[in-house]
Amino acid sequence: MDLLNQTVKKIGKLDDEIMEKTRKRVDNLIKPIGSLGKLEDIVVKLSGITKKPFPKVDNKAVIVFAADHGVYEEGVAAYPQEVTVIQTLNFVKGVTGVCALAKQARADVIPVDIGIKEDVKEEGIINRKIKYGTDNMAKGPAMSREEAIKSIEVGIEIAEKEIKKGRNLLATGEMGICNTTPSSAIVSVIGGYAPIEVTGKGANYPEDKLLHKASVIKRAIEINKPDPEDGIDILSKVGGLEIGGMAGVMLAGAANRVPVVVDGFISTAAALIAYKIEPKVKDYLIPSHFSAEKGAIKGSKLLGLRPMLDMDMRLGEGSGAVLAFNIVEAAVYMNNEMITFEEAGINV
Ligand SMILES: Cc1cc2ncn([C@H]3O[C@H](COP(=O)(O)O)[C@@H](O)[C@H]3O)c2cc1C
Ligand SMILES: O=C(O)c1cccnc1
Repeated sequence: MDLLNQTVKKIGKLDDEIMEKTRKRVDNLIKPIGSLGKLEDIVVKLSGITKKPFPKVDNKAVIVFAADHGVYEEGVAAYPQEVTVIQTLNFVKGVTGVCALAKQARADVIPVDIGIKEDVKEEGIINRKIKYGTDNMAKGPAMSREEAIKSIEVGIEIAEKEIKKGRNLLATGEMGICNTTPSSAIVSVIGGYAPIEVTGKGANYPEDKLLHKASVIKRAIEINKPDPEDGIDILSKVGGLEIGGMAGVMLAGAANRVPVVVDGFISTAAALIAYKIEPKVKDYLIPSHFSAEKGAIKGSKLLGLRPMLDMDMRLGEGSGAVLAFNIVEAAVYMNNEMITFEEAGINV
């Protein structure tokens, strides 16, 4: 708890003064004001986060947390649970969706076992297993409050290690068969939505069984009664270990003034947990894409952040976040490479 408390305490406000200066310069770049749209907003935000007029994003990594879920036994996922471990091993081989897109974006993929249900001994996978998967949230809490805090602290520790190594742009990713179920539960609790309104097909769960998936989520919420105002309570009762890890990365990014790109639906659920713990964290987050998962738009609205890409993506793993790295980097190039009207000798 000490690490979490210290981290939360360190989270400050964006630097308004530098943001104003950056906005002024961006407005004066040789283009009609506002014509580079969201690229302009991104670089202004980056300057407020980093306190630098010319922020850099040349050292990028996506931290991918893998964990299993006890609620799998309720029949809420289409794919076998073994895919979690197989895919985590594939992160090391560099052959998954996020790996391919990270290669293109010149970013590193950092896989972390935070709760896979079996032992995974493989060089390249950071072993920070808290337990062998969560407990079945439809029968009781997914984990204890202590374990929930630990999962966030694992995320903080790993992010801080990367930041110390010089990372200046982080992203969150995850792998955990069945994790759209706890993610929908989180959005339902925080937004006050009926589970069916925010329950989608995840990794191709059959449409005609969605009522069952939503009813399991409903039962989990009724049994556990998570407090909608207490992020740690929600995480422990209806969350997941990888969701806690990702929330930790976001809090650590904010505490150390490093931007964090938030991937799709599951990362957004983690962002909501971080936001409930410390609302200021939101200013340090850059959402990547509108996930096609039902509930994703509601989740983003609750967070109050609008993703930049609309690509019909619904993979998770951090795939959309590393794709968005390219756009964030483009915003930095705009800021670095363009001249102002003044520098061009034009008076307007
Ligand atoms: C091969 C494969 C690769 C994946 N990579 C990410 N996910 C995504 O799907 C899972 C969530 O969907 P659900 O809740 O329906 O199980 C998570 O592991 C998420 O990262 C995958 C799923 C599969 C099957
Ligand atoms: O957007 C996501 O994160 C997502 C959506 C469906 C399945 N897995 C992940």
